[in-house]
Amino acid sequence: MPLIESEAGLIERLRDLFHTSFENGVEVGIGDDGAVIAANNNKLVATVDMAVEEIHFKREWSTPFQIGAKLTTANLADVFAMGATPKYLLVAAAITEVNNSQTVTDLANGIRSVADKFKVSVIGGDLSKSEKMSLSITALGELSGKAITRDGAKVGDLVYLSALPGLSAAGLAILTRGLNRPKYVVEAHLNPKLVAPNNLMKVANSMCDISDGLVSDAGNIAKASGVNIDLSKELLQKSDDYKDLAELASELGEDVFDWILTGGEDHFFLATVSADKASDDLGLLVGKVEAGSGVVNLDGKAITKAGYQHF
Ligand SMILES: Nc1ncnc2c1ncn2[C@@H]1O[C@H](COP(=O)(O)OP(=O)(O)O)[C@@H](O)[C@H]1O
Ligand SMILES: Cc1ncc(C[n+]2csc(CCOP(=O)(O)OP(=O)(O)O)c2C)c(N)n1
Ligand SMILES: [Mg+2]
Repeated sequence: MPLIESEAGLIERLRDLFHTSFENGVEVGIGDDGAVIAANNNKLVATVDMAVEEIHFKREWSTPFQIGAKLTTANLADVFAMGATPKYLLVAAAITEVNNSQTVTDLANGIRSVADKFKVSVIGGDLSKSEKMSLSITALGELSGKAITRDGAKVGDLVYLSALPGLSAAGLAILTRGLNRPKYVVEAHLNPKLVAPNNLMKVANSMCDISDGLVSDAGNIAKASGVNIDLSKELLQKSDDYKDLAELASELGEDVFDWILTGGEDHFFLATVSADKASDDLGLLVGKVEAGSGVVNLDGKAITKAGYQHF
């Protein structure tokens, strides 16, 4: 593989790397001015996410493979959070010229490592040279039923999480200290695993993925639905992951509830579900929906901590 390749060469490479055997209704894929996909009667969900060097990742911590995989995870999580099935991706990448063919190859393989699991096809994108790396992925997904929006939470609903958040924030705290263990939290930060919320999607009245932190994302549902969400410390502590995370936080002199409540990027799912649909198969029961005006409480008291904010 050449160290530096022309734009046309890179696109040819991407065409090969993203060539997939999935049927998926792609009539024109990579290589023309636009992609053509066969429409059917389903509604489409569209979402875009970007990852910018130094803001979302550091090159010394993450390989291009991991950067591609993580953004794909974030992006597909948004499609699942709407109750849809992801189908197509458009990938825009800005990279430096250094080793550009290797970088593009690794990014593409990282994207495919997640996309392939969900039978999602990359149908196009864009390339640019840049001083710092940035990546933007647009996902299109199909809705077979009704979209699960943030405004559907009802007073009396139970609040479920697909898993305990905070692992990614713990990993970031470890990396920031120049450490690389425990491995499971570093992995959670650099290479989060996406699990489709199949059971929650069937019953949720409202749902979102946790990208900016539990309080912030629960707050989005609470505000959109015109309710309060009351989280329970005791229920959050019941999760299998809690004990190890709490030990790690105390070793580092951090508050484990800072990680759980405000750490972002786990891409787990938060959903509210009618009480008559309660089931252990839905994940962790962590709270309930109460009458109110958009506040997130912990054991009845307002949480003052905020989640991740770009500005
Ligand atoms: N630059 C933008 N232009 C238009 N819409 C935007 C822009 N940035 C964010 N949005 C919209 O604002 C809403 C919330 O965005 P965001 O907080 O990034 O959601 P998420 O955490 O799901 O990625 C979404 O509907 C998103 O499409
Ligand atoms: C170098 C570095 N510093 C800080 C973070 C933490 N961080 C960056 S963005 C973010 C929140 C999620 O990103 P955003 O672009 O807001 O995702 P979205 O809500 O749009 O899905 C977090 C927790 C990181 N991942 N890497
Ligand atoms: Mg966003």
